[in-house]
Amino acid sequence: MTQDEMKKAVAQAALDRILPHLEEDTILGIGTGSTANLFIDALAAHKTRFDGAVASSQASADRLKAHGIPVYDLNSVSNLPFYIDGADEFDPHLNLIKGGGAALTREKIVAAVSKEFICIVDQTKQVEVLGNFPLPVEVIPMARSYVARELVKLGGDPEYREGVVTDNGNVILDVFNLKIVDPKALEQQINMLTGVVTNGLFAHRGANVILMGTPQGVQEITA
Ligand SMILES: O=C[C@H](O)[C@H](O)[C@H](O)COP(=O)(O)O
Repeated sequence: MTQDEMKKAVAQAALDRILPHLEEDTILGIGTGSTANLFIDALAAHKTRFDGAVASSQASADRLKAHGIPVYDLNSVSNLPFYIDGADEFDPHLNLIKGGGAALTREKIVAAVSKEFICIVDQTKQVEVLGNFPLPVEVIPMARSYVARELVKLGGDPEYREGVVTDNGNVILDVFNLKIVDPKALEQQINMLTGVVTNGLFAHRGANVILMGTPQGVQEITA
């Protein structure tokens, strides 16, 4: 089974999980990336069964709208029963690294508002300890060099993601070689650096459930 087939299977599993809970006024939180895209495509066939979505990126908003699914501003929505999104890595405690697609800040905001975060991944994202995937940090452009020096003091090797501007007009530093022994502590420590908007550790608000695609089928993982 290819990685793409595993992603399709978890997208379908997430859809099957939420379909019985959809009401005509339901608004869904929708993430960003190749797995979230497959979820959006599968969701489109059921667009008459719910109200619309809040998207964690312009790219996802565009894709939802192309399918005819109404997209709401988060400021006009107070109740999101589900947030469905992928991840770059997850550990056994359902802590995540996200932001490979530079959407981490909006993803963290939509996840914060949502009741249940259903994370959809293929088995290549599973690790014992987070940190093989470089940790994305969204930074206000003028603070880039300062924040990079501070990240070196924390033991990481930050690299500027050339040519990438986030939906919020900021830049991304990818931090290599971090030893993430305490994801919650590191998430907080990096977010304390002046000029950091947020970092891609989802530990204070991790996933509620992981649906992981494997060649043998979709596994459900809870903490
Ligand atoms: O910024 C991007 C997001 O955090 C994605 O959810 C993450 O990179 C996983 O993307 P994909 O499903 O393409 O592996």
